[in-house]
Amino acid sequence: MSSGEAAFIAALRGLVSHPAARGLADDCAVLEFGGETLIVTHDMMVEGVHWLPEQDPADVAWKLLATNLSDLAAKGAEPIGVLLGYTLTEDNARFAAGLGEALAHFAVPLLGGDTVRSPGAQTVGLTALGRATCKPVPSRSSARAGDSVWITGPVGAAMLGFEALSSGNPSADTSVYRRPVPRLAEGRALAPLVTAMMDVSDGLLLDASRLAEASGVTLALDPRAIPLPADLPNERARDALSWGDDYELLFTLPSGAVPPCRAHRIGTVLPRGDAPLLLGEAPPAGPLGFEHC
Ligand SMILES: Nc1ncnc2c1ncn2[C@@H]1O[C@H](COP(=O)(O)OP(=O)(O)O)[C@@H](O)[C@H]1O
Ligand SMILES: Cc1ncc(C[n+]2csc(CCOP(=O)(O)OP(=O)(O)O)c2C)c(N)n1
Ligand SMILES: [Mg+2]
Repeated sequence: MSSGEAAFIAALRGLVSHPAARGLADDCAVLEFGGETLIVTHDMMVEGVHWLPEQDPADVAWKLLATNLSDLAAKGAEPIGVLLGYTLTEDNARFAAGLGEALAHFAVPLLGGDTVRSPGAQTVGLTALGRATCKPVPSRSSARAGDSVWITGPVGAAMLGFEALSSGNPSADTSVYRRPVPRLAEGRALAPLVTAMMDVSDGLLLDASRLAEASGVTLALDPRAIPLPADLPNERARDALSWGDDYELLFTLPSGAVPPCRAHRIGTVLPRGDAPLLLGEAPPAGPLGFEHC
């Protein structure tokens, strides 16, 4: 098997037959169970890969919970509870304090987990359980030609926050990078209306091309319509589309439908052409987003 995230997940797809797995091509598993529809997701974070070693562990805990809740938001789900996988360090108290703050903020109960010691970089993981609030549960695979493409907010603020933290700029607002806010209310409001929905974690261009591939369509994005942070330098506009860590919701609506929450129309769904994604007139050049390789 070739190395890298995409190749490994492709190999895992050969092991998957349960419909709840959605072919490992969605943000969450969608499990019919006891008359309910459970929404289940698990995301991990690693020191040096997902956060800087000098960051406050309280912010790491917040981000771990928020990024998992963002996957629930993309399915319009209401959180039920979470399980934590934790590697011990020198400062476990700050992590616990930050987790407590985030659990209270999002009103989500901690249900259990596991704790280990490890000789390597700290790794943390979280499983989030949710309940579907509408059926069908939105997927990445139901966008149709003629739909409009929308996003709930700007991309690129986390990149600026990361760069400010890395360069030790004390006056910059780094909160979007350190403490993202999952779009739970927006996801619930949008779920009955969207034709497809996902959250944007790996970069708008990569995640939009994944939605296009899952739906068998081409997404044509208008670069001038994509919302960017007010303080983004012009020359960083292309980087903002592919850096990632944005945690906004990307969704498609039938032509003419209006979203019930703040959102920006950024493009149109076309019948599938040669490429899954157009940025302006052509497929985007350069990196589309973040991948573990
Ligand atoms: N180690 C793994 N085992 C099983 N499924 C996995 C694994 N890694 C990723 N997946 C699945 O592959 C799909 C894509 O994963 P990913 O890109 O991480 O999604 P997301 O950005 O929503 O977290 C998801 O359905 C996820 O559940
Ligand atoms: C220290 C540090 N370096 C680089 C990044 C950039 N980065 C790392 S992972 C990632 C994307 C999200 O991570 P992933 O594990 O792919 O989450 P998933 O898509 O599975 O939710 C980004 C933008 C970062 N967040 N922190
Ligand atoms: Mg993931």
